[in-house]
Amino acid sequence: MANSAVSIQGLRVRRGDRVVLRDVSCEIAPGTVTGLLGPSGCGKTTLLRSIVGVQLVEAGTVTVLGRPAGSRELRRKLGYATQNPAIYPDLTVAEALRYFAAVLRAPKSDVDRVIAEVDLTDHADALIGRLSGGQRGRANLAVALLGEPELLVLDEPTVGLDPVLRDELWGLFGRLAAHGTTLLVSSHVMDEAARCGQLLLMREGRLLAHDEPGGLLRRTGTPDLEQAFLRLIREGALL
Ligand SMILES: Nc1ncnc2c1ncn2[C@@H]1O[C@H](COP(=O)(O)OP(=O)(O)OP(=O)(O)O)[C@@H](O)[C@H]1O
Repeated sequence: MANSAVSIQGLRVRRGDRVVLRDVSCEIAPGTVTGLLGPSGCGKTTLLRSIVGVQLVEAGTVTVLGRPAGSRELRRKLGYATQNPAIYPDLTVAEALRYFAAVLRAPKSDVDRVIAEVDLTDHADALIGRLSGGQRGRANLAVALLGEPELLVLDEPTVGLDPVLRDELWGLFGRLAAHGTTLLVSSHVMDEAARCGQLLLMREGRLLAHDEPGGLLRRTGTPDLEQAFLRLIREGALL
């Protein structure tokens, strides 16, 4: 698809002596929130790393915003929040964000905006090393929001958050998509799937389905997405 935000063809990735992605192909439309769901170890992080351009791939192509994944031009167009927050514990939230804003050449005004978006305004002057796990995760997410990237790749951004904060973050993802940002969000919590416009269901390195939540329920004749996923597994579905 010429206007896909992400286009993947025949992707195969080996990590160590294991093939962890096998013949993965998909197109992600711009301005959507796509949930990448599947059990622990199925290859979600590896797929996200391939899109961000930090994963060595054995075969296939990954095109992001019309460029090969990992291209220099994509650096400021793509925001990536890894599962393990990689930000400095001895800086405050505001100091870390000012630092990353300078590195990314994002406007200074972005710092307050992204801190507010992840609901950390009251903790802006707290040291990152003293934040709770959920607060650290949100500080990490704030870094990915700097510079208003066109594509946001978020690896399990809601892990460890209480239901209210999870709900607020999904609200934020929806608002960003409504303004044209493309979001790819991994999760292994099925109850988050219903918040996504599109779902990519993954198992053992393969994609089983790519559909809207409603479409998956209709196709499988199941009342909820967890059961839809199980039905697809039982039927041996493959994209
Ligand atoms: N550095 C590595 N070297 C070798 N194998 C790895 C490496 N990192 C991950 N793997 C393996 O690749 C497979 C996919 O891992 P990946 O992290 O992509 O899964 P995931 O779906 O994101 O899991 P989780 O939901 O637990 O984060 C797993 O079997 C894992 O053990």
